Amino acid sequence: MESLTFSSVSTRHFSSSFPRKTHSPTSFTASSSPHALSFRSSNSSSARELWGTVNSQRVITVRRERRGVIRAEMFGQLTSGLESAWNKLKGEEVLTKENIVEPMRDIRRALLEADVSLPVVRRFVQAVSERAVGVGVIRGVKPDQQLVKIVSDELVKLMGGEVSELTFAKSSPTVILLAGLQGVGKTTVSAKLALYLKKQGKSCMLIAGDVYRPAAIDQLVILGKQVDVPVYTAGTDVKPAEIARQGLQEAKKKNVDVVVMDTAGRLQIDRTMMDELKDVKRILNPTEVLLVVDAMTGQEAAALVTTFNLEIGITGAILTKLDGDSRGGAALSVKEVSGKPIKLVGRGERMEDLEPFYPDRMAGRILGMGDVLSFVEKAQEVMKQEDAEDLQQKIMSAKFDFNDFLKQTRAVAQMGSMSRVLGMIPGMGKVTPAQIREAEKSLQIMEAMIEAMTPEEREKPELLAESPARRKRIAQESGKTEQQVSQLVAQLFQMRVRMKNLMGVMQGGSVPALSNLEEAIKSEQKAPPGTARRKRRSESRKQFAGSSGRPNPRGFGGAN
Ligand SMILES: Nc1nc2c(ncn2[C@@H]2O[C@H](COP(=O)(O)OP(=O)(O)OP(=O)(O)O)[C@@H](O)[C@H]2O)c(=O)[nH]1
Repeated sequence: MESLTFSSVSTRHFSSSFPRKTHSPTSFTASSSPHALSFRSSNSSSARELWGTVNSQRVITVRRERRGVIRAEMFGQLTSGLESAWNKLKGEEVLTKENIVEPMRDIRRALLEADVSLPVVRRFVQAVSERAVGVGVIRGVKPDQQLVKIVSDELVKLMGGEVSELTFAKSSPTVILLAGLQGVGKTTVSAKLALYLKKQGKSCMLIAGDVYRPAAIDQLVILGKQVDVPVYTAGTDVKPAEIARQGLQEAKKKNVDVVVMDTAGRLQIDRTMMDELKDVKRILNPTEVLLVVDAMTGQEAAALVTTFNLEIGITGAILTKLDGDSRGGAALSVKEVSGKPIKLVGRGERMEDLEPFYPDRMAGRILGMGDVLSFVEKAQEVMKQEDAEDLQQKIMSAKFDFNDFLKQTRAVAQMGSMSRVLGMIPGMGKVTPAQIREAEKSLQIMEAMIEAMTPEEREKPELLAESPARRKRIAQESGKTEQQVSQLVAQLFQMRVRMKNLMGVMQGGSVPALSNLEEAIKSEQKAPPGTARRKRRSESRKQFAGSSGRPNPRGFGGAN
């Protein structure tokens, strides 16, 4: 038996007892990563304060903490290795060539420890570094969050980007040929796959082609019964290619949609095995040839996919035992090394434990930061840099008007329900659903009033400040009270002052960085009681006085 020379393929992970009557289940090792995410909660006054800021500037952030509820589900070691990279960026304002050196070193180390192949790691680190340095500042997003997003995008790319669906033949039956080394889970996968396809409404038939391990045929028959799918068997004395021919004939007779053929595994890749597989492939002319690989073999799985592809030509891989103690190397290397996608993954011993391989979900699981990712995406979507710059100009020149107010309000609506947005903001932990409903209601009220304004009034809130008649008309048209209209106008002026104060605290830079804003908010909160608020109030009055020519100590609720 001539062995193929492929040095990195070994079988040290497989049991060598043959035939194997029973299969020892892979021990499930739950991720013990201590790293988890939670949102910091703070007192409700700071929550309200922050909501005020969000209301006016849509400045949102998410803060990760090491204790909490959302736990990285798998690849715990990789997850925590990457986490140390983000931690190195705490306190930084922007990503620079200099400050990403250390985090990139951590990322490189984490990937190598996860058994990702070196060339893949090198390419990955280079791609992330280039993007990190070139990335602009997105308002409200911190450098560590930005790096998480970049790493996530690159991980998704590395794993093939899109989910790679199974291909079906134009005319039935679609034939799926399974191959792989011994003990990787082929027989189990055959039955799992039949169940998976059955759930998609396809009729299936299994062909038992593992003639070297008699127990494999029995095993497939039992599993076939379990998932209620017929199994074609021809014993162990018939050559696999002949079994394939007979089985296919039977499937055509039965008019089944999909035929799945299980084949024998070997302890190592050998010429006989490959030749036998080639024969089977020639007879079946399969739509899919899927190599079943064990996730625990790390980058060796990727090498194996490459070898099988070169030897017999495969269409993709099925990665099994992802529920086990795998470090992630296989999931991350297969596509990049072999060019062939992982189509399905096995995540347990039950028949239901087979699912499509979603690169984005996998990246999310590795990073364990679904919330940060969705936050950054939303922030990117909503807070376009140009808008932010435009807004800043307006704030600095105190020209923030009702159009901006409306635009900002609608931007929040675009981000999804307010409860979701609030959920992403640290300090919002204590906001009750009732408060959220209240906030949503008041936004609707504001919108109604702004919609009743003329374009001129929206651009020049001073017109409303000066004219009770205009406020009365808006109240009537929007179905609100005059007091509500007055409050809205007052709020806009207060907002101008408040925003200007906050912007003043920030040092340079065309787009405000969130950390500065947060500091500014905090320092406002820390100021001795009364000072900041008094100052704000007096500035607000000054502004208002400037616009109307006379201060109104009674505010807008008063009869004027
Ligand atoms: N935890 C876990 N165990 C799995 C998974 N897939 C298969 N197994 C187990 O792995 C062992 C080997 O599975 P088999 O299906 O017999 O492997 P095989 O590739 O057909 O083995 P050979 O016929 O010897 O080549 C069994 O105990 C399965 O229950 C999985 O996704 N997760």
